[in-house]
Amino acid sequence: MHTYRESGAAYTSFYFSKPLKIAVMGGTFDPIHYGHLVTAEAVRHQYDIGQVLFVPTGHPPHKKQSEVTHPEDRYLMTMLATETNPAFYVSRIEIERTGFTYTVDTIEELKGIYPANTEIFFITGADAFHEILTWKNAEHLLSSCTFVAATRPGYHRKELSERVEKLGKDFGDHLHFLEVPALSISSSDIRQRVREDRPIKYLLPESVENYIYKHALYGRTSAT
Ligand SMILES: Nc1ncnc2c1ncn2[C@@H]1O[C@H](COP(=O)(O)OP(=O)(O)OP(=O)(O)O)[C@@H](O)[C@H]1O
Ligand SMILES: O=C(O)c1ccc[n+]([C@@H]2O[C@H](COP(=O)([O-])O)[C@@H](O)[C@H]2O)c1
Repeated sequence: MHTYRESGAAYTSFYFSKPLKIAVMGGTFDPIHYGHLVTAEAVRHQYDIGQVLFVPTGHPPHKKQSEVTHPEDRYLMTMLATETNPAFYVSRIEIERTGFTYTVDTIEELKGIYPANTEIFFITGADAFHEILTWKNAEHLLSSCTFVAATRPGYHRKELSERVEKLGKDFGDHLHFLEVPALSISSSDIRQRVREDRPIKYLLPESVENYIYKHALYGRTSAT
């Protein structure tokens, strides 16, 4: 299903007169919610991005695999959530990789798939951006693509913009700060709500909500 929206490999056979800009929205997406979608759309619009590639994590080094929902479920929920936006695509690049999955490897792999003149943006929310220097080969990663640090409720806007400015001095001007619509939504809160039989409606697309209950992902088969 939806194979037409999987990754960007098809682009290798086309000639682009104008350089392509793609944005990578990496995440555990357990589950994907409107905070992710609103952020990705804000970045797409702000930087005139042709394609936003959602990349569900495979086996991220910072999370216990037993505590994360199966990658195929997270992938399918991401497909469902993005299907109404023609600029949104989903990639299996990380869930098919064996071993730990690191962003630096994902960016390198994507550079091999897309035309050489493609500009790659990587989207992070404030929490992820604050941790970025702990990521594998962070210095190389920060110079190998354009980073967008998006605001997120619970994280100081000023602190984030100052951090972007400071890292920008060290790693060049391809780091951006972007204010996005503030949605106080998190995957962990959604999981907790399902466990406690509280509503998740309007926090995420209905198709994803239905998938969660149908597959009893967080312990329940229906909302009461
Ligand atoms: N509401 C939000 N607004 C802006 N960015 C967000 C929001 N939720 C998540 N993000 C960003 O999306 C990316 C993927 O996030 P992730 O899949 O871990 O979701 P999460 O809601 O943070 O999950 P959890 O609550 O389990 O930690 C990260 O860069 C994160 O900062
Ligand atoms: O490459 C790394 O070392 C690394 C360490 C932590 C997080 N990341 C990436 O950051 C993105 C957001 O992660 P998370 O845990 O907030 O869903 C996701 O694409 C992860 O693969 C990457």
